[in-house]
Amino acid sequence: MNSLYVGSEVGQLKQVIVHRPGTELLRLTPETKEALLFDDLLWVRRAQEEHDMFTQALDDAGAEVLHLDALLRETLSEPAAKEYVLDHTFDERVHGPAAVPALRHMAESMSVAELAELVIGGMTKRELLERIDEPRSVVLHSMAADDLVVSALPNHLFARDASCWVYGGVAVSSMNKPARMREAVTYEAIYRWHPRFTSTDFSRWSEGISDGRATVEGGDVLVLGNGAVLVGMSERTTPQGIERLAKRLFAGGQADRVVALRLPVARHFMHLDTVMTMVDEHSFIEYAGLGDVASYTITPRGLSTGDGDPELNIVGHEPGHAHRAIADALGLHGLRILTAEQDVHSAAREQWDDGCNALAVAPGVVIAYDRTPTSNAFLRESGVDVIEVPGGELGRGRGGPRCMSCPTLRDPVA
Ligand SMILES: NC(=[NH2+])NCCC[C@H](N)C(=O)O
Repeated sequence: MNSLYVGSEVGQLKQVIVHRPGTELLRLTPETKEALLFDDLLWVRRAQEEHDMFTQALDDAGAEVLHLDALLRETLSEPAAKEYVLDHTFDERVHGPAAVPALRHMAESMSVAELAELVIGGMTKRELLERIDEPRSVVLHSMAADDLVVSALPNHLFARDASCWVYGGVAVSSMNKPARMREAVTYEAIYRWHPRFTSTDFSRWSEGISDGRATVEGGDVLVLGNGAVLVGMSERTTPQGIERLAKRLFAGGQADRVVALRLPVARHFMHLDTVMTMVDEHSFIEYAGLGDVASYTITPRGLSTGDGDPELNIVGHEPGHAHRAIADALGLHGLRILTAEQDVHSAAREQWDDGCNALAVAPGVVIAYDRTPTSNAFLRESGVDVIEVPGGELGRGRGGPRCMSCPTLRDPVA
């Protein structure tokens, strides 16, 4: 097995990338939060403390925790990586041709730590002018002092979405929302140039340069195990993106069944993992309000995978047959679906607070927010070991423990 391999959704978690919230969260204001995909402003210091407890729980569970900002700093000391990141941070279509050379020049003279901070935390015009004289540019001239010249990436907190490891390879996501597109650049640079990744072999399921078409985000991708993958067709992940991912996985010979679930397109269902996550080899937490959804099973045409450019064999299932389709993909007689008994309003509130977004750290052991007590108590009654972490602040970004983690090494299940 490679040193980077995610063999399942629930096997022992061994290594994971996370991102501790920083300056980028301080860029959220009542005016900008919506475009930045947050429902509220976070109290950043408390969010950091909560995040530290989350990483402690991961460490206690036996996972090596890698920090995205440290990986980015280490990556940026490689000249080609720096060049790549600068090329994708400063763009004539965003900053205008008059400002780009001066902005690049400023960034080139920064230390790797400053540059990583610029890339994730962004920079206002006022901060820029502390470093250089204002270049003649219509774009800059027409900006107010506290406008962001370089936008911030507050959703890096949700490390899951911009890249996801599936068996022996990684898909850097083609992100759906403009506020998140540049997150893929961070991961692309890390996977291409960081010594931890260049020193080992892995496959690529997609390169993450997005124009908003054929998008796939990691929150929609569940590694079921034994060559099966479950993908949500959601607000963020398109059918085109799923077909492309299936082709790459089949061509790489690492998966031979993809089940796609058609989710309602709505903010609270933004990713599959907001309504459905796996807790052990045959059990899933599922939101009561999900209802019967249509599904598809995609397999490579012909018998073997790993043949260059496989064609797709697609079978559609009527609403109500999704569990059957997943069980078949897993080779099981049936699934255990865990849906807490609670009134409709309380179920909706706990789902909004990421009660369905648990992160398995081993079969039957999950990390969940403390703010969803009914869901957690129900999981415990069902025999699941629940490790609670505080989510009072973190939960306001609409992402839970699974969203905040990007596993890079996880055991398969038997
Ligand atoms: N895998 C997830 N459910 N991620 C949640 C991402 C939340 C983030 N604020 C967004 O709207 O994009």
